[in-house]
Amino acid sequence: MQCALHAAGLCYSCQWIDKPYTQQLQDKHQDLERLLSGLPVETWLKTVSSEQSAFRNKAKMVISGSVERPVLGLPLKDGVAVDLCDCPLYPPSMRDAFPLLKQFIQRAGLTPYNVERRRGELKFILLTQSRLDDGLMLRFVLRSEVKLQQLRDALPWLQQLLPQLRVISANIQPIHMAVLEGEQEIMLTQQQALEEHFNEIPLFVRPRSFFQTNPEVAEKLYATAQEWVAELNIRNMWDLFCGVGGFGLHCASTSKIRLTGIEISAEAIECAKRSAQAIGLEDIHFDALDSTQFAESKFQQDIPELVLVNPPRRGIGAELCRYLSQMAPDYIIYSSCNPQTMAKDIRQLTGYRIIKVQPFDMFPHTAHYEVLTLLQRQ
Ligand SMILES: C[S@@+](CC[C@H](N)C(=O)[O-])C[C@H]1O[C@@H](n2cnc3c(N)ncnc32)[C@H](O)[C@@H]1O
Ligand code: SF4
Repeated sequence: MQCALHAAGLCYSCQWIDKPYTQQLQDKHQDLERLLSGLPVETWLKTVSSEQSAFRNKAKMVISGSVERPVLGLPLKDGVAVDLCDCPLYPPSMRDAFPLLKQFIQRAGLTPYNVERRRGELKFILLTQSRLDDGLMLRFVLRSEVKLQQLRDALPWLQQLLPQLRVISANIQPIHMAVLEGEQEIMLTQQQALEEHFNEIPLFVRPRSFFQTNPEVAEKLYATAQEWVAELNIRNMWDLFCGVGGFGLHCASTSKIRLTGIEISAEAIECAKRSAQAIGLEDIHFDALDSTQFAESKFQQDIPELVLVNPPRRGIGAELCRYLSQMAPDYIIYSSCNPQTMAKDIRQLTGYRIIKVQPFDMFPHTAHYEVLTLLQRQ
């Protein structure tokens, strides 16, 4: 893929952009073979490829420059601001929105936050797009509420020019640098969740809930898990780290399964419950809890036949591995965006063998990828 910003030496986020795409896929496969070396794998499935451009549904833009000439892009480096509005990873419909967002910043007088001087208000803009109807969720990360009224007053202008804006919010992040988002989210529209459909399953995304960033590949990932689970002929499963419920809802919509979904974010759990209701699923329980604590509380009672886990990059960790090994469900499905921690966890899941494994190229032009692995109790 060609990227003018990379060619000009302005953005190096895609480390593998100069590598032919087929080579990228081969390298990811080899990396996974290396990570799982010594563990017998019954079946290796071919890597699911991605579109090479316009595949991302989410933009995280750092705001720099001035209120008259805002820049949406990378953090300032040596005083230089790099604008990513023409990044080819975003679909044209998202790229069309960026110039209007710049005009909005000018109209609303949202001074970009200057990290060095610790002055200004607007830190980030986060834009998420649904493929359902090109609907958009827009979040402004502000240092404080000082400019909130100005932002509210200027919003009707933006909503008129971008009628596909469904959800708008302001996140207040008073801490200098540190994490991207703060604790306080102020909704600026009545609609609080963006609706997306994967394989005809309705999913809802709220400002602070995790959502997959490559919808085409994520749709294939969920469909594959759905197929694998249907073949297992099981009656009950847990979906741990379930987010807005993508995996569990897919599995329960085609197989008659009693599903328990566990996720730390209460907002994401609200979304998952809404989807279950929209599909008309009944034997489904979603709860906002820590996955390890949940597994611990259920220890030796109500053991499901399948536990599906899809943790953050840190993996499920030694403690949950220990509980799962002791609980010994018939099957474990591990979906991971960090194969290194997945391989480490699998080595700690004693008494299981790998039935099949499949990489999904969720993050083209980088060394990252997603993996789906089915384990069976020996
Ligand atoms: C990689 S995301 C996967 C989400 C979901 N399975 C999906 O397909 O979109 C990991 C999820 O784990 C959640 N999480 C993080 N720590 C957790 C914990 N200790 N217990 C339960 N969920 C947690 C995050 O909020 C996030 O939604
Ligand atoms: S993130 Fe976008 S702008 Fe940066 S290298 Fe990748 S494709 Fe180019």
